Amino acid sequence: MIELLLLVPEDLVESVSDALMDELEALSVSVEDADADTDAERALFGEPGMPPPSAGWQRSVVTALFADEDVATEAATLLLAQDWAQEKVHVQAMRPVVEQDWVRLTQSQFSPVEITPSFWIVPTWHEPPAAAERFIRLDPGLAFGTGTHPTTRMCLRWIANQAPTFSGSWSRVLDYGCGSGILAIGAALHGGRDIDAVDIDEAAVISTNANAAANGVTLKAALPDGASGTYPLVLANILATPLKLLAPLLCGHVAPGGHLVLAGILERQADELKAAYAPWCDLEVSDSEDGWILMTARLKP
Ligand SMILES: C[S@@+](CC[C@H](N)C(=O)[O-])C[C@H]1O[C@@H](n2cnc3c(N)ncnc32)[C@H](O)[C@@H]1O
Repeated sequence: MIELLLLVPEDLVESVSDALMDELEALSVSVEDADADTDAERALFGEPGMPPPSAGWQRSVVTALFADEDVATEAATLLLAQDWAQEKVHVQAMRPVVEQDWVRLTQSQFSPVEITPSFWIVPTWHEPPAAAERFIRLDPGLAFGTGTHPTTRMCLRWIANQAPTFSGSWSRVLDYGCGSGILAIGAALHGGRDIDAVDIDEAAVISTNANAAANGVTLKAALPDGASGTYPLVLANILATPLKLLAPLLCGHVAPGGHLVLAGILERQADELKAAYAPWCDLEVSDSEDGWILMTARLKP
């Protein structure tokens, strides 16, 4: 493909763009400030509540993409022959577009995520790191929970660190607000059994089932009424406000002596959460990362 770069004054940007797209066979057109990163650069946004100081840049670079050089040359010739464009629109460059593997480029932005030195989240296009004794295969997708958020990482770290002592008792696990199912899968990889993963979002339920299958993990994904009875381990990474509302429900699902693990809480929200859960348990801050905290409690046996 060939890109044609034109230098265009503010009042002609729309006409030039329209002509390129509608009549001159451009495949796409983009507009950038020709004076970007110079003293002449002009901001196009106004103060809050105020209109922008101008609708466009003083001079723009209009870049049009063409299938081949012949079409691009003809487009430039025809455009510059228009009386309204003559002397005002100038060709800045015409050059081939370097072929890029966009899928590979996007994928390269997502690397394996370390939870502990031996527990990792690994996209399908990466080999697991040599030190990974356990890993979750997960690609960025529609549902929240690819391991890139501190709240998810803290929950998984808690699971990995507590598993050597407690996973023998994780005979049932509830992941409430499962998103991609990442916490449920993490619990399964650390010895959790009979796992229910629930979410209000149907897409999360579908995603959890797919991710569990891809990781060779058995679990039951469902809408919230799929949670039933009590569990020695209840995980919920939602947000402070729903977590406060859900306090009676979540605590009702924790078995005597069981663990409650809550995330999605900011440091300044610790006291509100403690108060909301006080009728059932004593929540403590057990981890923090980037202003987010993990709060956990063990219910009385
Ligand atoms: C922050 S994401 C967490 C996803 C995943 N568990 C993780 O740790 O990365 C929160 C999830 O909770 C779900 N959610 C929000 N409110 C909920 C509620 N009241 N009941 C069940 N799920 C809820 C959302 O749809 C979303 O998938």
